[in-house]
Amino acid sequence: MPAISHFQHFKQAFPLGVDASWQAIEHYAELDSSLYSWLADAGSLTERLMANCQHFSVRVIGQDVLPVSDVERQALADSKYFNPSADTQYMVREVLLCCDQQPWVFARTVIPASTLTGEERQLATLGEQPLGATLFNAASMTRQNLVVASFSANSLVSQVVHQRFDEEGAILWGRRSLFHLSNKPLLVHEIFLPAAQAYQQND
Ligand SMILES: C=C(O[C@@H]1C=C(C(=O)O)C=C[C@H]1O)C(=O)O
Repeated sequence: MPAISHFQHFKQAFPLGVDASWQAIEHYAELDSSLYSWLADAGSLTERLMANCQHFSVRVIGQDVLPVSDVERQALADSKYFNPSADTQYMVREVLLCCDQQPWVFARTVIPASTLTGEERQLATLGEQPLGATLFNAASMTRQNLVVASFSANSLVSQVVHQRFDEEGAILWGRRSLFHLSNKPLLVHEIFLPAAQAYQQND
C-alpha cells in the first residue's frame, strides 16, 4: 500500500470527475486477491465498509445538476431504458466514504433527471445518508456492467483529500457500475483511496 506522508484536510474540490480507461473486471484477474475481492464485490460497499471499521460516515464533497462526460453518457446509454438525446440533465453527487474518519472511497454518482422521479426522487436528498442503503434495500435494484480502472494516486487523491505519497507512481483502483431502480439508471463510480483496506494484501 502506498505510504502517505502528509494527511492534511479534506479539500472541497467539486466536481472532481472520473476520467479512466475502464476494463471488464476479468481483465484484472491477476490483481492481489484482497484488492480483487473489493473491486469485484457485488454486495453493498457501504455495508462492507461498515463491517470493517468502528465508525462509518459519508462526507458530501458536492452535489449539483451538471454536465457529464461523453464516457458517462455512453455508459448510461447502455441502459435499455435510457435515451441520452432525450435526457440532458444529470444530478452529480461526489462523496467520501470514511472509516474511523479516514477517507477510504471517493464515490461519484451520475443520475439522469428522468431517474429522479417517483420513489427515486429521494436520491436527490440523501445528504450524508449512504446511497447504498437506498439501492440495496430496493427490490427493483439491478446492477450490471461492472468495470475497473487504475488511477494515478497523486492526480486524484491530492485533489480530494489533500494527501501526498512517498512512493513515486503509486496507483489507486476503482470500479464503475450501472445500477437500475424501477428500471431507471444511475451510474456509480467508487475509487479506493490509500487508507482503504482493499490495499491490505492477504498474508
Ligand atoms: C452503491 C453503494 O453506495 C455507496 C455510497 C455512495 C454515496 O453515498 O454516494 C456512493 C457509492 C457507494 O460506494 C454501495 O453501498 O454499494
